Amino acid sequence: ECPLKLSGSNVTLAASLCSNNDDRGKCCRYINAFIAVSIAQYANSTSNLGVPSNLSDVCLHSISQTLELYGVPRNATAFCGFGTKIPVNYECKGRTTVTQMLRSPKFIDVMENCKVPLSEESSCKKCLNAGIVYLHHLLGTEDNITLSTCRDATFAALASQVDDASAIGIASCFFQVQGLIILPVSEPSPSSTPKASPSPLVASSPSQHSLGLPLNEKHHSYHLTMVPGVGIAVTAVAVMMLLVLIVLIRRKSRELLDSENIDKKSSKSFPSTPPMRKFQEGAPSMFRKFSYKEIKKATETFNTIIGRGGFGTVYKAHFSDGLVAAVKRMNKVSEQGEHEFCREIVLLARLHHRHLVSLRGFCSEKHERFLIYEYMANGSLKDHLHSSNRTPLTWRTRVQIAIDVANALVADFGLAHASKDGSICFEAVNTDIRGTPGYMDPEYVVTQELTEKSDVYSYGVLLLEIVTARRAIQDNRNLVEWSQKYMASELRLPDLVDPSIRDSVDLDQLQTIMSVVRWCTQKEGRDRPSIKQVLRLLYESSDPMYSGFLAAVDNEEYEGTEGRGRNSKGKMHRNDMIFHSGDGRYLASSSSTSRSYCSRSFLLENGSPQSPPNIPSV
Ligand SMILES: Nc1ncnc2c1ncn2[C@@H]1O[C@H](COP(=O)(O)OP(=O)(O)OP(=O)(O)O)[C@@H](O)[C@H]1O
Repeated sequence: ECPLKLSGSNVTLAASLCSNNDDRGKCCRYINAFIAVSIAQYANSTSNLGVPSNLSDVCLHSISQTLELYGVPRNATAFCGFGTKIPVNYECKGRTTVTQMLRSPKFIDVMENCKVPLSEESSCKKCLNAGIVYLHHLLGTEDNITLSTCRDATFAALASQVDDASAIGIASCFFQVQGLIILPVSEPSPSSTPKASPSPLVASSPSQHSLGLPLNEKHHSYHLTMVPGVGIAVTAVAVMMLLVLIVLIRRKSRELLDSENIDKKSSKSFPSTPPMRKFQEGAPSMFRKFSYKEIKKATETFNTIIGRGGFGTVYKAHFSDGLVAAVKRMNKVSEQGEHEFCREIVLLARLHHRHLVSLRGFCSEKHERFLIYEYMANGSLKDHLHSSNRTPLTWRTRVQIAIDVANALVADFGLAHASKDGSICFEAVNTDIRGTPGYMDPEYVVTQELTEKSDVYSYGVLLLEIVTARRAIQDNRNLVEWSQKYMASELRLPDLVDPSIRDSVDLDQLQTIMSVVRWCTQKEGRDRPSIKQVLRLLYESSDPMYSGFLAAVDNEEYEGTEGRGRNSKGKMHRNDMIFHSGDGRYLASSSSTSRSYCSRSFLLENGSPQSPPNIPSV
């Protein structure tokens, strides 16, 4: 039986955050905080920093079940690193008890500075400041898993010494989360909606909520107090959902019908194309075949050039139906067979993401090939990186773009298909598609197979471009090779950064990003991370918890710092920071996707939802 209790935890709040991709970091912090508070309570009575190892699995299982019961999606426990990053045993550098933590050097400073109330930003910062100094002293440059476990152990030791309300106050500061608990409600109101209804954990006596109890036992009292009105409400909701489902099914059937019609038309001109039935997933009416005549007219007989790329000239086009698009006229048509062109379209047309420019259609007539893309008035990422007449992108924006692009890659399951056992797997694409030089996976050259790890390689190159503002191939040199000498030494990393923003770069994030670059551009695909692993590292480096700690040390004069770790600008020298290890192999493995490299653009659009202004610390 698991002795940890989640009594009073506002799991419903966490559940709503966890269902939103943009709130993943916050979701994990809430889950981490709930568990840390329960461990602090357990430490209060046993002095142990977490459950014994023989109960570890039992607790992880019970907690995941409970979280799931209250609406936390199952994948949240995976992306939060439940069990690794969020353990139920906080053994920190051999310290397994509260007493050992309390006795460690400088812990006294943490206790002094973390007295509640910590609701004021400055007092919380002081507490975090003391925490980072303590951890820095204790760990030196340990990997981030050790850092996070020891941070949690610090919290548990601290919170085990105070009452429950104070423990919540410290947790809010430590994990940067608000509203961790909900007040007990004596009688659940039948009129509440299912989401807003009081958590069973709260509605019944907290003491009944040992996670080791069978779930049905736990909710017994709750069920008894439910009035029949809830049954009526549930039936009404079920009927409404059924109606919505019918409408959705009808809409989907119409979409499929439309898409098949388009396929039929397309297959007339492309007899040997691969199956195109799934072309329009997500946006069927947006993708179509254009005629040469239409394109000629829309581009004023090819007089509206907006740029030139590796694959051809790009024109701005105004179509008679009001569509404004960027038309890419492909060079060297003869080198790419019709079949390959169609393959590429199949791949590209299936990519739909708010951070990827979408393909609106294609044309293959008169020995010419065109791809018609959504027009982005603010130009492409490359335009922003390489045009001297634009304001350089700030470091914060660059990190955000890196996260957005990684998110787009994770979200796209273009070539994923369900295998016989029902799990998702990814097929390698054996194809003659040529990628943009500089981005191509070196393994592809040998194997002629594009895999999800080829995407990861290209992503690594893109990250390098974002950091350096250099092109993938510049001065006849491949960017990955060019960067090697800088990546060999941590001290030289800042020399890689675009000179126009070098002074404002966040060294900790730079360190993380370059670790990601190194990992993504490994020669062999199997040595590279998945995009999800990349995303986690990037999220971690933008996690306010980590950066909160660093900022606290950065901005505050703290007596215990012994004058260490500051450079002339008052920032910590990166060698004195607690860095990520750069090797995220311990992170849960996941899959990404395989796809063509041609003609993909990551574009920027001011005011679009892609860069939420409230993303912290990036
Ligand atoms: N969808 C678009 N909307 C607006 N402008 C675009 C669009 N696509 C391309 N452009 C413009 O055309 C230029 C060339 O684009 P293109 O994608 O062909 O080459 P590129 O970005 O240099 O990449 P590559 O190395 O793949 O050739 C871009 O720099 C940009 O200014």
